[in-house]
Amino acid sequence: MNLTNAHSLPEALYRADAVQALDRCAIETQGIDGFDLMHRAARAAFRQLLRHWPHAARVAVLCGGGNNGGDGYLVAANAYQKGMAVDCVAVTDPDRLKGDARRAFDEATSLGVPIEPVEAVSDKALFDRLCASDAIVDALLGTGITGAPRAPFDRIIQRVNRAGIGVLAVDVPSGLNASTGLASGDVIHARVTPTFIGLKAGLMTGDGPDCAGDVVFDDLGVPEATYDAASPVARCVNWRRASTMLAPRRRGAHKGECGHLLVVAGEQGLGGAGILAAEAAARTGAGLVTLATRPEHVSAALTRCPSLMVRGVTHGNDLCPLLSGVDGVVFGPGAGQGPWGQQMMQQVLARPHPLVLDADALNLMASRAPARRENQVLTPHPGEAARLLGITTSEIADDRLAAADRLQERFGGVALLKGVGTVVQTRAERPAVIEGGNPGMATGGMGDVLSGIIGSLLVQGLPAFEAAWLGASLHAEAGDRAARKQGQRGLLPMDLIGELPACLSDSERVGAPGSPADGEE
Ligand SMILES: NC(=O)C1=CN([C@@H]2O[C@H](COP(=O)(O)OP(=O)(O)OC[C@H]3O[C@@H](n4cnc5c(N)ncnc54)[C@H](OP(=O)(O)O)[C@@H]3O)[C@@H](O)[C@H]2O)[C@@H](O)CC1
Ligand SMILES: Nc1ncnc2c1ncn2[C@@H]1O[C@H](COP(=O)(O)OP(=O)(O)O)[C@@H](O)[C@H]1O
Ligand SMILES: [K+]
Repeated sequence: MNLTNAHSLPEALYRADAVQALDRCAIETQGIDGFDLMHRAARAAFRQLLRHWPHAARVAVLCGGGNNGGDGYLVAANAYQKGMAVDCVAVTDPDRLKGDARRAFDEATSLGVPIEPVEAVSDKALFDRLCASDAIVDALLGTGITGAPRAPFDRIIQRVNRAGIGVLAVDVPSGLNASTGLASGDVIHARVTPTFIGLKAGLMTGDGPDCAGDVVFDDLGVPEATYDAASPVARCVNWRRASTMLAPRRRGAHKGECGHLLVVAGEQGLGGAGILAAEAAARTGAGLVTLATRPEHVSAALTRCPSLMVRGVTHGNDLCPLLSGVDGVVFGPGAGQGPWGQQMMQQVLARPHPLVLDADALNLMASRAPARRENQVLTPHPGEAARLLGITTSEIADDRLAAADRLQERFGGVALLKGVGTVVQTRAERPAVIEGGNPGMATGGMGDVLSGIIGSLLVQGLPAFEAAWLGASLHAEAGDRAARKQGQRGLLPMDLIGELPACLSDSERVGAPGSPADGEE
């Protein structure tokens, strides 16, 4: 996703069936003519075409057989009337079009837009035309897709992606499940996706951000009351929204009231994990951070970050005195699944502290079926989530929101499913989907930093759910700032930690909780 556009999106995320209910409400209850709505969608898409390709003289428009295709015919009409050369291809036989989609086809035809049925164009001719275009408009499949694209859609999507020409996807990149963000077959990779009426959850998680490019939202001017017709499935959050929730510190604050976090991490050979989590926690503002790690890692930790208190622990019993007097515990990064990790786990779970459980803590839990616990945040990546639920990673990807819900249901507390569009789930509130982050963060140690950040916010007094989604937003923002400075590929967890103080200073500038979020555009 284009980071410069990231803050203009609304907070409410919908599944496809909910957006369909909003569409129906706009038409049937709010009295907006369906064809007028389609015209509005086409104009909104065409505006983005002009914005992203201001010099476009030739466009290819590919239209499917539903209302997404209908939008496409009207985009083609807009382009044609603007004097562009238009190659419009009907991928579904126009005789099979119904309702507004048929009216859109008829209108485009009557205006003189050249429309060819796909069977009349050889594969090579289609490919050549795509390659000769300045931009391609994908109006093949929208929210009405079921399963993976069937022939000939699959083949056409492959051709579009291979052409290497910028694509504007109308409403949803074709092939993407708008509810879940799963691309179960061929899927369009767009440069921009103007999306209408409700922001689809699938654009923000899983394969969505990769396929959609720059997401631009347009409510098509439907009345506010339209939104009573369906509930959002989740909230889209980012650091700009989250930072307003952090209360500024009292002028007379002292370290004793800013929370004491214990990080239990770093089995033999994995000492860096604990150091990263502990330093991230300190940089996120915990008053005191103690790192309990294998004795051989103590001097490295102190050299790296002398503000930490670092204790070498060999047996579970060594942890007991450290556990009394702290306000929360992060357990798991680099803890291993051997006797050291097992003994530490036993001690940590026996106490009532608020917990962040990550990495090996989750692997140990997967084999032990622990009791549910409410004051904990579990932070699995999809592989760990699959082990915790006894299913496959691809079953997690099928529906990330549903997977986070299952994790929360099974283990209690807060479940945070990592990956693009991190999902944070608790029982009583709408889940959060985190906007931001970048592929430079796909490197060892980034998750350790996240667990330290969340632990730090927990001991500073935030409830578990807030600590989790604020922490994940802060993590993504710090990763994006670091990437803007030095690029993505060479990013290291230390770079992200280095950005935390500047990110946090946003909340100091913004001021007290409840101050207006986002300064929404
Ligand atoms: N008035 C409104 O409501 C507004 C709606 N708007 C627009 O409508 C869009 C939703 O339109 P929609 O509901 O008609 O569904 P759509 O995405 O076109 O797909 C249905 C078509 O796809 C086909 N198809 C399905 N799966 C397939 C597969 N796997 N592989 C291949 N084909 C497959 C399916 O064929 P069938 O299965 O029926 O044979 C049918 O032909 C929405 O995204 C937005 O763009 C805007 O204009 C605003 C106003
Ligand atoms: N492509 C990406 N886009 C956004 N966030 C990412 C991406 N890749 C990784 N991340 C984030 O980086 C972190 C990686 O965590 P994890 O896989 O547990 O790493 P490790 O175990 O090595 O510390 C997660 O918070 C994840 O959401
Ligand atoms: K589309």
